[in-house]
Amino acid sequence: MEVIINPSQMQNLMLSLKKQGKKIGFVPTMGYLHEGHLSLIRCSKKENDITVVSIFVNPIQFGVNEDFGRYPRDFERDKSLCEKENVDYIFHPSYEEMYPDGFQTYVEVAELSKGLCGDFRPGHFKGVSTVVAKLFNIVCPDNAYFGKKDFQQLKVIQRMVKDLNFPVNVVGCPVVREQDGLAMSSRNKYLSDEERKSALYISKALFEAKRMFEDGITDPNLIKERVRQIISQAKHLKEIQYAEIVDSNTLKPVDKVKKSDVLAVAVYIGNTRLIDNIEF
Ligand SMILES: Nc1ncnc2c1ncn2[C@@H]1O[C@H](COP(=O)(O)OP(=O)(O)OP(=O)(O)O)[C@@H](O)[C@H]1O
Ligand SMILES: CC(C)(CO)[C@@H](O)C(=O)[O-]
Ligand code: BAL
Repeated sequence: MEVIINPSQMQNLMLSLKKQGKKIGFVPTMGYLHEGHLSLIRCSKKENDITVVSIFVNPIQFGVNEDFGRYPRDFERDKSLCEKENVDYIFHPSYEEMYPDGFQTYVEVAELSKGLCGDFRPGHFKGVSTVVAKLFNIVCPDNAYFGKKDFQQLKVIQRMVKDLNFPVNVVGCPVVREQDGLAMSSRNKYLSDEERKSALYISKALFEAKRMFEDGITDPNLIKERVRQIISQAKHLKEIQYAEIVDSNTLKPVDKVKKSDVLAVAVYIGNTRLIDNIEF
C-alpha cells in the first residue's frame, strides 16, 4: 500500500493505471475509520482492480462554530486498518495542496443541498460537493462508494455527477450499525458512556417508525410524533434538529408515507450532533 499526498502525483498515477485498463474504486473519507468505512472499502475491493481511500478532513464543509478543530484524527491507525483491508493507495493531501492561495471555484447542487442538514449547516454541502468534485478529478475513479448514513450527501453527489457528466458510477452502501443499533460514526467517539446510552434512542425511534409503517400507518405526522417521543426519552438529549420523512429522490417532505421514503433525523446528544436515517 502506498500513501500519496500530492494531488498531481495521484492524478498521474491513476491516469496511467487507467491506461493499463485497471478499474479504479474510490472511498472518500475524513478518516478515523470504523466498520462503516471498512464496509465501503470491502465493496470497492470486490468490484475493482485498484482501491483508493482518501483521508482528508475537509475544512470547507465545516461551519465556523463546528468541530473541524477537534474532529477525531489518527492517521497511523487508519493506515494500518487500510493495510489490513489490502487497500492499494491512500490519498492524504495537505490543506495547502487542496486549497492553494487564490482558490475560488466551488460546486453547488442547488436544491438537494437545501432542507434536512442543509438548513442547519449552511454551506456544508457546497463544501462537500466541491471537495468530492476535486477528489473525482484527482482519483479518476470508475466507481465511488458512499454510505447511506449520510443520505443527503449521497443524493447531492449523485446529482452532481449527473449534472456535470462526471464519468463515475456512484454506489450507495447500507448503514452499518453497532450490535445495539447505533449507526457507526466517527463522531460517536465524542460520546461519554452515559451519552452513548442516550444515543441509542435514535435508532430505537427509527426502528419503531419502520414498524409503524409496516403495520399500515402512512400518516407522516403520526410517525414523526412517535419518533420525537422516543428520542425525547434520552437523558442527554439537547436538541432534535429535525425528524423528517422525505421522498428519497427529491428529499422533500411527503404527505403520505410510501415504500422507499426515508425518515432522516439529526439530534444533539450533549454536544455531539448525530445523524441517522431509515428507508421505509
Ligand atoms: N455507519 C456507516 N455505515 C455506512 N457508511 C458509513 C457509516 N458511517 C460513515 N459512512 C460513510 O463513510 C464515508 C465517509 O464518512 P465520514 O468519514 O464522514 O465518516 P462518519 O463516520 O460519517 O463521520 P461523521 O462522524 O463525520 O459522521 C461516507 O460516505 C459515509 O456515509
Ligand atoms: C465525502 C466526504 C469525504 C467529503 O469530505 C465527507 O463528507 C464524508 O466523509 O462523508
Ligand atoms: N460524513 C459527513 C461529514 C461531515 O459531517 O462533515
